[in-house]
Amino acid sequence: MTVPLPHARTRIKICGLTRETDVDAAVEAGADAIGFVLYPASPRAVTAERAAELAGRLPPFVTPVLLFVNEGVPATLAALAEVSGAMAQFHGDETPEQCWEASGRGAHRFMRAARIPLGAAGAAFDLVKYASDYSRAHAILLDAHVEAYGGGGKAFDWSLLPPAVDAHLVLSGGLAPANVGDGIRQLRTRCKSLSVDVSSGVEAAKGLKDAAKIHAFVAAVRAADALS
Ligand SMILES: O=C(O)c1ccccc1NCC(=O)[C@H](O)[C@H](O)COP(=O)(O)O
Repeated sequence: MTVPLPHARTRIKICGLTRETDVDAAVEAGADAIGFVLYPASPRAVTAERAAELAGRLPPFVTPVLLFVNEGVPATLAALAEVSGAMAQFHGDETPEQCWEASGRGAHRFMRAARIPLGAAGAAFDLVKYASDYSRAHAILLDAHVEAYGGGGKAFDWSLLPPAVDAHLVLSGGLAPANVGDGIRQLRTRCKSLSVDVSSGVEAAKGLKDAAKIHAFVAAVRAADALS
């Protein structure tokens, strides 16, 4: 039985940052977490050393998140050791056991990305089972299944999700100021807690964030919270 925690406010992760100016803008706008993509094939990719430099700008209580795609345990642990206090996000094909080992057997909190097929095919995705399989994850990030693993700027059909999931969920995939409020209203009572994550929707170009779009996104989340 899922009992949603009291909905104080929706927490926000801004992902795929590569520049100091964008980290500062996201923090100033009120982001709760900042994502750094350590998947070399991504146009938003940074090295662990660069992520550590950028994360050094974060004030206390803003969480750095390191994003991996099938990186393997040793390289993942080495990257997490570079960035103090970082949370891991596994966005590839990592099994539950691989996620656990790569998190240092719980030394680091981690999110597991569930990549939901677009369109009607999403109905076949068993999120309740997925969340149970990855029960050691601190949260399940719901993203659209796109070619390059993630960062695709596409939304899956939120209505296809089950009425209750016993997990902290992070809604992701194609979010923007125009639709994030609807996502919060549709999903916040179906899980322990709901956070949101955005990349493309706050960009001027891949990896280059737009401060005005970041502020508009945060404002849209706060407006949705005010109505709840
Ligand atoms: O952002 C990327 O380039 C990326 C590449 C490969 C795997 C995951 C990636 N991003 C993961 C994220 O957490 C994104 O924020 C998420 O996919 C949502 O992206 P968007 O739909 O562009 O908002």
